[in-house]
Amino acid sequence: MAGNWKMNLNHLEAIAHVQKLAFALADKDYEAVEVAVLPPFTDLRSVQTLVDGDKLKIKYGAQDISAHDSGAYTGEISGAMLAKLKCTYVAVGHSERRQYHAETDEIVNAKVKAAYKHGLTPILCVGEELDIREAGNHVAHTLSQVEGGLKDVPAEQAESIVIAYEPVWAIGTGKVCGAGDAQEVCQAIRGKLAELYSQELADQVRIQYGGSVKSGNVAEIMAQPDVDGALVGGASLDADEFVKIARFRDQ
Ligand SMILES: O=C[C@H](O)COP(=O)(O)O
Repeated sequence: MAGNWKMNLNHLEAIAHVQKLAFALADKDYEAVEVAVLPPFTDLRSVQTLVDGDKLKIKYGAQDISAHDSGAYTGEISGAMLAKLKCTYVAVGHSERRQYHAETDEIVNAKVKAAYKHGLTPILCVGEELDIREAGNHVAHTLSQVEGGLKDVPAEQAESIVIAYEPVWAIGTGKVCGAGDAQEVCQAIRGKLAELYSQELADQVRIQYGGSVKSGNVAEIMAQPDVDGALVGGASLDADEFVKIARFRDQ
């Protein structure tokens, strides 16, 4: 269960938030579900210090990565910098990056490779806009983003990727993709991984669903055979709610 905070919570709020999560999750059930947070870049050092100092099992990562290693790229953050902060994950190709920062599949692919180069696990975000779904092209569109993001990525790297299926029309809108609809696309993503690599690799890759996930709908989504986790936006900003989502099995 990963919480993408997007552009919310400063570094002080981040500390309080992660402390609350860690306290609420620190019991025997905690290890049953891997919990990760993706704070803004400016929070990462504070989160790292807290996680290291208190030996928390919460994982963390960034919301984006530069395709470049270093140099004159004002405002960018490199994979080496994220690795130095001991990030585990980095989201790549989130629809908000594709929409507001014109990230193409080529750029997303370069970022996936940059993540692997620096030992980070990419969470490759894919998913269709509303008009594409209404035209019935959601599966083909999403699979082409999977293929584009993984172009020339070898199996020994791709086996650790996390893929987040996030239909754009369900992000932050309260419109949840039906569990069956989410399953349809997640199953197709697994099929595409089997085609690109092998069934064995496809079976071990974690596929998340994202888009208005809340404590009230997570159990139904997680019951789908090809949904292995969730990438949670808005609801991850409320620590109590995010804990309920991570504890979906208790429902
Ligand atoms: O990365 C998370 C997704 O964009 C979902 O956001 P949301 O839970 O606010 O709809």
